[in-house]
Amino acid sequence: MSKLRVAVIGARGRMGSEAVRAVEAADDMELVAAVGRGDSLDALTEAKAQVAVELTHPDAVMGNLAFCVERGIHAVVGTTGWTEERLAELRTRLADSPGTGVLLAPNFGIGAILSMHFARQAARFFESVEIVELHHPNKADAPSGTAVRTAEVIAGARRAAGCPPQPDATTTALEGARGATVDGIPVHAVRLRGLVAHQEILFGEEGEVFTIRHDAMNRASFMPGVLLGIRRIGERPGLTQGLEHFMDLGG
Ligand SMILES: NC(=O)C1=CN([C@@H]2O[C@H](COP(=O)(O)OP(=O)(O)OC[C@H]3O[C@@H](n4cnc5c(N)ncnc54)[C@H](OP(=O)(O)O)[C@@H]3O)[C@@H](O)[C@H]2O)C=CC1
Ligand SMILES: O=C(O)C1=N[C@H](C(=O)O)C[C@H](O)C1
Repeated sequence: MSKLRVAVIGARGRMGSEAVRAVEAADDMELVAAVGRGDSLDALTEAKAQVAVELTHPDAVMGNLAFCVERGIHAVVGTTGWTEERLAELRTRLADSPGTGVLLAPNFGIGAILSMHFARQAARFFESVEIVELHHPNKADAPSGTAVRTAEVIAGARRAAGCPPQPDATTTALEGARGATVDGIPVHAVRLRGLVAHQEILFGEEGEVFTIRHDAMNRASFMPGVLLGIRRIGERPGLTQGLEHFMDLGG
């Protein structure tokens, strides 16, 4: 069987360099291009890349995806910092290139995806919920893409179950003291030297607190998810949000 021809964009970064190693080590893939800031994306077309892995910066990702989608190169995207406006632009671009698939995965970590899955299940049983995400201080965006997605998942489950807004009697607060609000859920972002990527989802009810915590101790932990996305994205044209669509999580 022929190998999948894979390119990595952002290849010299923390995640990109890890992705280069993972693709090189995969028996069913060939790394045909590895580009960084200042390099021409034409390397992807010249090398006939079938799938591009995008791991750059919120300001760069849309331009890189526009290039790939226009040329029918599927993309597996780890870059975060997405807004509704950017998503709408990406959907428009994909509509002009039917057959091309883009996976936006705010987190490639299997445990992180399971955290969100379990949080969806827990959401309706607790009166209160808050999210604390903790990352290295070189991270460009806050809150993390994972925290935003987690808040959306929890808020959706609470709406579907008819849960009322959560209690919060705060009337006086220093700006930022209650974090950012994502879909009604408070999200707090910590940036601390020594950390990689961590998240706690705190559920509270009278007399009990239930915490779901995920810790990524290194970036190699994201690579099984990156490789899964590369293997599967060609089967799924259009926009896919979340690696869970390629995993059988059951109920
Ligand atoms: N989905 C997931 O599981 C994960 C997602 N991420 C996300 O991945 C992204 C990258 O994170 P990380 O690797 O830590 O960041 P880094 O800053 O280490 O890497 C980003 C790389 O992209 C390069 N770059 C910037 N602009 C361009 C461009 N226009 N074209 C090509 N390369 C470019 C940077 O170059 P230069 O250094 O010159 O600026 C840098 O080498 C972030 O958005 C982060 O949130 C991170 C971890 C896991
Ligand atoms: O920048 C990072 O490091 C990470 N970014 C992703 C995010 O914003 O959720 C995934 C993971 O948390 C690591």
